[in-house]
Amino acid sequence: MKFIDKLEKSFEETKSLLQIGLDPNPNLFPHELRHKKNSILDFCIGIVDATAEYACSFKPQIAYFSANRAEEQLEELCSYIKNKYPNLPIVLDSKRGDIGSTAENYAIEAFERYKVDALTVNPFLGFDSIIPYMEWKDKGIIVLCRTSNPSGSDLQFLQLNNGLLLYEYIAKLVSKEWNKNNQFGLVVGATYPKELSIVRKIIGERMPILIPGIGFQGGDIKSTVLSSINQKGNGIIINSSRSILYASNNDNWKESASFAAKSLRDSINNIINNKFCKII
Ligand SMILES: O=c1ccn([C@@H]2O[C@H](COP(=O)(O)O)[C@@H](O)[C@H]2O)c(=O)[nH]1
Repeated sequence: MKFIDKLEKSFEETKSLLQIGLDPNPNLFPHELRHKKNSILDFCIGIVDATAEYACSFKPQIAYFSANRAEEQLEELCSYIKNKYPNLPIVLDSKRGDIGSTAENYAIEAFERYKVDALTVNPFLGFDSIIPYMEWKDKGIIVLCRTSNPSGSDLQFLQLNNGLLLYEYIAKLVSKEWNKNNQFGLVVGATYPKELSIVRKIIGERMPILIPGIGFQGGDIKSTVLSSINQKGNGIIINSSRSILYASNNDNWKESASFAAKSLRDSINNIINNKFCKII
């Protein structure tokens, strides 16, 4: 099944637009897991099981695993999610971007080693750096467009000769030229609701937008949802990582993560229900 179909099925079945970000930082782990072998895997599995019922997707961020020499734990985690929650797409946040021959290996890493449904990529090297991911026709490719960090504006707000800002041009290029096989999505930060609505207008109804920046980065949930949602009341994947993962580091860490995920999922759905006067 293609990534876009799996994602839309997940929106329908889970009634959730919330993606749980898996950014395991051992320094913030609950005491029971500190200094234990495979604690990254145990922590992530604890979070996955505690939050899966409120999620439409999971997003492991690869740097947290490789920095801790825990790539094998990431492999096991992806396989665990795939087996236990086969309908929830996994997006590997790897932000890859390199020449084609290297990109081929990044694609093998994501789609053969970790067997994820989609990955994030950086468009800076242009189309030939993206082609190797497109060979995997069922997989999703989510392109950085307007990132959530303040310095994203340094480059993404540069005005081009055609009058567009760089992030607008990326949205246009990806949606109108690269997306022939419906494989693409875009990353736009919750910290920029005005840009979210501009991007939604450029890309049309179906292309998904992955939205980080809710929680620790201070993005506002209401303006995020209202500026980016499509006419069906979905089309967005709202990511939150630290606010859910580290809701508590006491004995109740799983219950706290579960509560934080449920609260965020409910807040998102309430905004959608008020807009459309229905349950999504
Ligand atoms: O523009 C971007 C692109 C990716 N991210 C990633 O999302 C999560 C956000 O974590 P929080 O703890 O919810 O702030 C993290 O993995 C980032 O690498 C982003 O924040 N902004």
